[in-house]
Amino acid sequence: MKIGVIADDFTGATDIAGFLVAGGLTTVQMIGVPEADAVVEAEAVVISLKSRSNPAAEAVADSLAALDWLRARGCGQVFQKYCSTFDSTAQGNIGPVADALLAALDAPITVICPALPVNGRSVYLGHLFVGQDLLQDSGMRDHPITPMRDSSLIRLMQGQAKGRCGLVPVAVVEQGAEAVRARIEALRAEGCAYAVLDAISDAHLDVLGEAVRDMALVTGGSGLAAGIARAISGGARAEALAQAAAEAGAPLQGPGVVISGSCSVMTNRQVAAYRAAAPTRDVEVEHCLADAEAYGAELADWVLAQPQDGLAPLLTATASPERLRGIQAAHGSAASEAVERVFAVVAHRLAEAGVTRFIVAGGETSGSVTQALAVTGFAIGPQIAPGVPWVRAVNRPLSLALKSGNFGAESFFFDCQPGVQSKGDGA
Ligand SMILES: Nc1ncnc2c1ncn2[C@@H]1O[C@H](COP(=O)(O)OP(=O)(O)O)[C@@H](O)[C@H]1O
Ligand SMILES: O=C(O)[C@@H](O)C(=O)COP(=O)(O)O
Repeated sequence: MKIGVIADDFTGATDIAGFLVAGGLTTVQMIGVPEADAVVEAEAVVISLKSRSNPAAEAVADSLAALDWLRARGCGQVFQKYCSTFDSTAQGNIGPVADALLAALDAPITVICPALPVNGRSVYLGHLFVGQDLLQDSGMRDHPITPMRDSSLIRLMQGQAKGRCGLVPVAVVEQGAEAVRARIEALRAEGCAYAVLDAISDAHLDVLGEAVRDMALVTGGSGLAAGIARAISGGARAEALAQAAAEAGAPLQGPGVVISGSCSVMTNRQVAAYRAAAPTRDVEVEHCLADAEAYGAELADWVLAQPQDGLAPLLTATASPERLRGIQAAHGSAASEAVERVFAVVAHRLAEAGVTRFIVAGGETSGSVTQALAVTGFAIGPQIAPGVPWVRAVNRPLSLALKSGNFGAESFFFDCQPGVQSKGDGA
């Protein structure tokens, strides 16, 4: 195995798995740390954890268990995958996990690179941008669980991790892989354990991928993974792998459902566009808090009662920032947990009733749904949008599209169902 990825949520894991395939590496995604005797044949293995919002000690323990599994298989490089918007709670666990992985691997330094230019995430002089906005001015400042109010990766990392953090600025990246390696080595000599990598284009990611392909530990988003995969594969088999993915992971036929638990700016737009065309039911937080089991059963029955021949029905808890603020003032974090519990009940019941396609918006939401479906791993399929491939469960006939909150175009839920007519189309 060339690369072993430890991903802190499920959409993040499918995101990086899709980019590794696109970069030319055979890739398998596993749900949780696999059994010790699990046999997995691939150049890259992605272990999906649900640790992003967990206390640091738990995230560290889960990540070290994943590391043990990967190392037992002779994994060449370990990749700590976190969000391209560096999602972390106030007590942030990205730093503690990186500290623990560095120590366990006995590595002197690693890199911090959340850049994903194809989806508008760029790092310039150590500051993370989302589109034209600094992270702290983007929709991420209102995230229900991990609001991001600082854009300086150096400050964020030094706030969370034990090690000092330096910068490889874009001017060095522009000089090529050798200059990047020299700068990282200089930072190590100065006593830094972390080097933030600037990147504002795919060309920068190719330079960085070449520069860090032999490091024991790297950390970041799927952009860096794509750069490393291209550096390793030389891009030679990318087309053949894309073809294989299209065959192995293409969505199954059968009834589908859309489950939206993300409150991101883009998901709000996607839900607004889709609800105008497809059967839609709003998920009420008060009912989630009152009785998740009974309410989940009611919502599942509603989905099953919708026509099967049009656009898949939508269940949505997606809220605007203003509504979310009101809900959180009234119920705190219990609200988000209750919504996740209800979606887990819904997903379990729908799969038992024969639903085969689950289109899910939101990382935590995708984690709850996937765990409720008792999936052990995924074959990676074709990309619906950058960072969102179809994936097919290896142990059950189920197809999933796990969409990160901010990914996909406004038409994303339609893009998952090409050729299906909406209720107003006279179908
Ligand atoms: N109306 C709501 N009120 C409170 N919490 C909500 C509501 N809708 C969704 N949530 C919660 O917000 C969180 C969204 O996180 P996530 O699913 O990771 O989305 P994203 O990918 O946008 O980060 C989930 O825990 C979800 O249960
Ligand atoms: O890197 C990214 O942006 C995504 O892969 C990701 O981590 C998704 O997280 P959510 O936005 O919470 O779905």
